[in-house]
Amino acid sequence: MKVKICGIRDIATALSAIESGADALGFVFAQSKRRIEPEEAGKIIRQLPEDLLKVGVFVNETKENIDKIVEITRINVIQLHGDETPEFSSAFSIPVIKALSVGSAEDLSKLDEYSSEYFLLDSPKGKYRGGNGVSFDWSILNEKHFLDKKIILAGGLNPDNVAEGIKTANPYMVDVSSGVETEGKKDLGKIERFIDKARSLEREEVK
Ligand SMILES: O=C(O)c1ccccc1N[C@@H]1O[C@H](COP(=O)(O)O)[C@@H](O)[C@H]1O
Repeated sequence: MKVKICGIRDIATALSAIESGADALGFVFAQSKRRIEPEEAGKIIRQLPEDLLKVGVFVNETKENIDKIVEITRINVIQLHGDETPEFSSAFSIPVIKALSVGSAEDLSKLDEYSSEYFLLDSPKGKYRGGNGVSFDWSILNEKHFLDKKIILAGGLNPDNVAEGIKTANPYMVDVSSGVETEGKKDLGKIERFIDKARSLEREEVK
């Protein structure tokens, strides 16, 4: 199971998450308490492994600004977490994660409108467009078959529910922000436990 840890704001957390086994790290350039300035993100990203997915999170940002931030930071994946159209989402030269809000099964029909490399399924917006720590009804996904799509499960995941989420939704990757924080800061112990739990089903299968 692949794991993305979102809302990285310092090099110590980034390196510790990688040490714990993270496949992708997210840097939020949208309105959020986790927002990081592109120059700061760039300094961190330059110290990270080439093959790691370094994801920039944007909400209804212009293409010009996204392109500029890709250049400054060297992120290698763009996450579009707003109301971006299929046309806008396919206008980039690096892979895109299109985030979709899932309130009901009907919302999943949007998946067919986009040709993005990855789809992130999150709960409907709260105070911010994402990162609110709220989950949606994963059983909606259980009935669907996404054989040709790389689905990233997100929204309210934490070390205690991630294994259940994976069992129910069978995603390609899981993504977390609030669920690995304590008092608003990334908690290295929770990150380690989250990744361990996300991979626990694979260990069970090998037994
Ligand atoms: O993390 C944020 O602050 C954020 C802000 C704006 C858009 C997206 C954001 N994060 C993404 O939201 C999901 C769900 O977060 P949570 O685990 O429920 O807190 C997260 O995985 C990020 O990709």
